[in-house]
This record gives sequence, structure tokens and C-alpha cells, in this order.
Amino acid sequence: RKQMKSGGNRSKKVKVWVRVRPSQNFADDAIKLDPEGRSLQISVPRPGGDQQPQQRGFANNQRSDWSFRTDGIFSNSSQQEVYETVGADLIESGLAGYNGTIMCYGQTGAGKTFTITGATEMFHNRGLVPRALSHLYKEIEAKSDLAITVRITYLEIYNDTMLDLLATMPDSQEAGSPLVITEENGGVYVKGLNVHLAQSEEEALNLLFEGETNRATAAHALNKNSSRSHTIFTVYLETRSRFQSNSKYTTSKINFVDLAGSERLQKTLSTGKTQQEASYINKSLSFLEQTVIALTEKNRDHVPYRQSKLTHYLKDSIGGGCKTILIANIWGDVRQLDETVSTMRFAQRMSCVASEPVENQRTDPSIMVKVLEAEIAALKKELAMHNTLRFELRQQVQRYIDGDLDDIDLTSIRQIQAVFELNCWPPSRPGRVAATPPEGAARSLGPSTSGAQLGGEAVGDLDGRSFGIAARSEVGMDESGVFLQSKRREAAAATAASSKKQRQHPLGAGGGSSSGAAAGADSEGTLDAVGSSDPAAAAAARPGTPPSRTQAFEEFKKELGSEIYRILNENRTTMMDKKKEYSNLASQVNTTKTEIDRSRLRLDALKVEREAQGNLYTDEGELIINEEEFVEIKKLRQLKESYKADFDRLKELKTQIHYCQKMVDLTRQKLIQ
Ligand SMILES: Nc1ncnc2c1ncn2[C@@H]1O[C@H](COP(=O)(O)OP(=O)(O)OP(=O)(O)O)[C@@H](O)[C@H]1O
Repeated sequence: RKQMKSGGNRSKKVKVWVRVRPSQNFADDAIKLDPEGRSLQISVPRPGGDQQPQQRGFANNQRSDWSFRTDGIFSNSSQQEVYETVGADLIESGLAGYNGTIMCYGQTGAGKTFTITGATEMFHNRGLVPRALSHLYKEIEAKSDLAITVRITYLEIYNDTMLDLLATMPDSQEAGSPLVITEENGGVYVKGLNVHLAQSEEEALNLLFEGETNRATAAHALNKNSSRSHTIFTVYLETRSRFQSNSKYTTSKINFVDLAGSERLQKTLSTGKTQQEASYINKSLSFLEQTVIALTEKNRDHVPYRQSKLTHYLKDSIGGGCKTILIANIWGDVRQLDETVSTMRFAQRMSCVASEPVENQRTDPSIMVKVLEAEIAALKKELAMHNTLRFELRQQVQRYIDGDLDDIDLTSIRQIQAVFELNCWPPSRPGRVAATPPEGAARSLGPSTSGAQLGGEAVGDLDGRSFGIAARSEVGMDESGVFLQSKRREAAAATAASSKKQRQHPLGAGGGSSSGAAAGADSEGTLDAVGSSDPAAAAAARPGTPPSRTQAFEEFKKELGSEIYRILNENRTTMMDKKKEYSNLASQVNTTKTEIDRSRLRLDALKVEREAQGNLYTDEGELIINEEEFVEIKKLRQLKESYKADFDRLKELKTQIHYCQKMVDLTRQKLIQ
């Protein structure tokens, strides 16, 4: 038995979770799951057994038993469970300034796309990305003291070429020069990739759906809707304090990586374009594996990131300073055992990659300059005030010396100190000294307190404490502190509006200004899909021998149509249910609102009545109200609570309906295609 353990201290390693696709033909004899013990045992029949090699399909005949340790196993887990366990933390950490990556790896048809987006599936089956967006905007709403900016990119790597899945958005720049991976300040980004500001959950979901519509998919024997490319949905966050005087802010990027599935051509029966795509997919996955191996090798100074677009783009997203989670999607079918072992071997390698997330805290130089300017202005003002005070005192002292003034009006230690600092002291008028220095004060004056000694005599303050420069500056600091705060408040009011369309580095660090990439995916990819699970039909679908319209439609109805119709109908039903709930709740909210208004009027009337009779108070001075008023206040409070809860639910429903509508549109579009 080969025991594959995850590397040492798991807290500083990439986290690896396994998700098992439900299968009617689950290999119970061969795969033993132990979700509690977080381990998975695979036992593959030894060579020479009853089964044919292709049935066993297992390439490595040295080993027949495998044991894998993981960070957790999802078996029969709902999408929500998966999100709560591995997705939610990435959003929370992202808001705190930590980069995160969640990546699905596995053979074709194992459920990677189902896990990441869950697109074209039913509402309750929506995947990590839509759930993460929903969570993100709820957090943003709750953190009212922070200004959080969300920007989104959606990249596709198809046949080792990068494409912008959002190039078709109305505010995208026209496709120009090809996309280029650029490294800056230790971070990686793609020059020319459109970066979209998403100010609400709806805007963010629109971007997701737009990208989903554009990505390349095709059918083969193992998956009717197989992704033919790697896609990376990236959310860039910038979190700033709403007080503009705070020049510190954090940035982060969260990647949702849906890798294309590895496939054995014998099994997928891919031909032509789909076969060529498969060869690119397998090659890039093998580069990914090489990169991961290099990352786990001690004393290795070169990691071959640049071998492929995928590894280069993910350079700062696999372990290192990034919180990385790998979901190994496995298909527990008897016929997929070899792929399951190979997925688990990759997962085990990933679990040895070091990952020590670091906070991306930055300082905004422009705010820093503003703060310093405000401080300089405050200090200048204080200096001016100080000079005026000295001038006025000098005049008073002069008038006192001249005998025009009986007393010098001294109200603070500072003024007394200033008087002693004036060169016209001591006065020539005997017996008229307003402040006589106490004995021993000279001891408390340091050598730097120039001006605190006059005529060789030491001076001090009246209450016996020394008043050197330190004492004075303490007072000054307090005053300037107060002044600065009001200045900061003024500065905070002047927040600059940010432009909606961003064509720079998503983290705001300049660059990335070249034009966008060629749009979208090849529509042939989806046309190929028609009827290809049947080899004859697949051959008919090859370029040059198109099936007749009727034949194609019949095939389509049989193979995909009915399935898509079913999904379409389910999506429609979910949407209608939600709309119904929305409309019922909306009328309930209106009724509650009317009741609140009524209750308020009633309370006003009761108050007027009470005041007319004369208010009564308890011994502690609390107002006494009668039971009727008390009950009405309680009722109003309950009404308000219920109004708030219903209103929040309404908002949630609105977003969900929007999501369902998008899914209906997508499914309908699929049907037309
Ligand atoms: N956990 C699951 N629960 C229910 N259905 C699932 C699950 N995982 C996968 N499926 C279903 O299996 C099918 C294939 O899944 P999916 O397209 O996500 O695979 P994939 O790994 O992305 O494949 P490819 O690499 O070919 O794109 C889909 O119909 C999906 O709904």
C-alpha cells in the first residue's frame, strides 16, 4: 500500500479538498472514502486479474493500493456546503487584503465547472463564483466604514492563447493587440485584459454570465458540455477607510480557476478540433504539474512558470503569499479509476506546496501628501498665532514699563513664559513684577531653555512646576492636534469620483493600457456538440459532412434538447416561484408600511392626549406612560423589525430573480445554438 501523505505542517501548505461526483456506478469496492479521517483509499485490480487493461485502465502497474490524505472530502455535499467550507473564507480574507485562489482540477466530466460556476444548472446548484459574489456584496454593505472597490476580469486560455471573455461587454475596449502577461511588483496581470468595475452584485453577475456565454465548450463522449479551455474569473478588491486622512489601504485578488479536464482520447472519442483542443489541454496540465513539482522541491531555484500561459498567469496564485485551495474533482465511476488516481496524485503534490498568505497593505502617496500638506498648513497657522501673541505681549510689557499699564493681563502659563522670553524683561519699574520666580526653579530649567533665564536669574512658573520648552510644546501639540482633526475631516469630504471603466492595472498601479483582446470563443465549438456522444453522429457533425437539418434536429432533441428543455423548465419554474414570493412579499411589505404609518399616527395622538393631561414622572425622573401607549410602542417596534426583515428578503429575492433570468436566457440561448 502506497501511503501518500500531505506535507508536514498543514497550516502553511496549499489546502486540498476532494469533491466526488455522484455516480450510479460508483466503484464501492475500489474507492473507500473516509470523510471523518479525511482520507481516501483506492484499490486498483492488479495486472493479470480478470479484467482487461482498458477496463482497469490503470497505467501504473507497480501499485495497486493507494492511500491519500486530504484536508477534507466533499461527498454528496451541497453547493452551499462547499461554498461555506472553502469559499467564504477567501472572500473574508480578500477583504482583509489577502490574495486567494480556488482551483478545480480533475478529469473531464468530474464536476469542475459545476463546482466553480454551476452555470446553466438550477438556481440552488449555482456554484462558488455566484455565491462568492453574493457574500462579497453583503459584506460590503455591512462594512459601511470602508470604501471597497470591486473590479473583475474573466480570462480564458484556449489552445495556449489568452482571450478576454468580457471583450463583448459594451464598455470594453475594442480588441486590438494580443493579451500579454506582465509582472509588476511581484504581481502578475494581463496587459490588454478589460478590467470592469462592478458596483453591485447584479453588475458582477452580468459579467459572469457574459463570460459564460463566450467560453469555449464542446461535447464528447464523457461530457456533453465540456470546457475546452481554462478559465480564470478574478475579483480584485481594494479596501480603503472612508476617512481620507488614512493613507493605508489593502488590495487583493481572488482567482476562481476552472481548469479544462484532462482526457484520454480513447475514452472521450474526440476527433478533429476537439482532439486538437484535448492535446493542448493535456499539455498545459502537464506543465502545471511540472510547475507544482518544482515548487515542492527543496533548493530548487528555477520554477518553469513561463512554459505555458496558464502557469505564467498563476505564478503569484499557487501557494507562496496566496491562500490557495485546490479542489480535486473525482468521478468515482468504476471506469474512471485510473483518472481518479492520477487526479489524487496531482492533488497530493499540490498539498506539499508552501502557502503563507501575506497581507497586501499599501500607502496612497497622494493621500499622504495631502495629510502632510494639512499638517504644514496647521503648523504655519500656529506659528503665525504664536508671533501675534508675542507681538501683543511685547506691546503690553512696553506699556507696563512705560507706566501706561498697571498690570499685564496674563491668563496662561504660556503667556507668562512668553513674557520671560521677551528681551525687554525685567522691567525697570521696581516693585511691579507680576510673576516672581520661585526659588529653585533654576534647577528645573535645562540648558536648552534659552530665554528662560534673564539677567542671570532663573525663572519658573507660578505653581512650582518648571515650564521649559517641553511643557510649551505639549500645549502646542494638543492644539495642533485638534486643528488637524478638523482639517482631516475637511479632506475626507473631498473624495474623488472614480471612473467606471478601468483600463489600467487592476490594483491601480498603472500600466495595462494597451487595447483589449480578440473577442470570445469560437462558435463552432458548440456546433460540434450536436449529437457527438454517438460516434456516427459525431462523424456526421465533422466539417465537410454536415447532417441534414431534420436529422440534426432529431439528434439534438434526443441527445441534448430534452435535457436542456428540462433545465430550462426548472429554471423557469424556480424563477416564477421566486417572482411569486417577491410579489407576495412586496404586498406584505406595503401592508406593514401602512400599519407602521397608522401606528405612528396613533402614538402621536396618544402623546398629545397624555401631554394635555399633564406628563407624570417616576421618582427617578422617567416618564410614565399608560398601557395603551406602551402596547402601541411595542407594536410599532415589532412592525419595524418585520418591515426590515421583509425588505432585506425582497432585496435578496430581486438579485436571485435576476440570476434566474440570466440562467433562463443562457439555457434558451443554448437551445437555439
Ligand atoms: N457534485 C455534483 N452533483 C451533481 N452533478 C454533478 C456534480 N458534479 C458534476 N455533475 C454533473 O456532471 C456533469 C459534468 O460536470 P462538469 O461539466 O462540471 O465537468 P467538468 O469537470 O467541468 O468537465 P470538463 O473538464 O469536460 O469541462 C454536469 O452535467 C454536472 O451537472
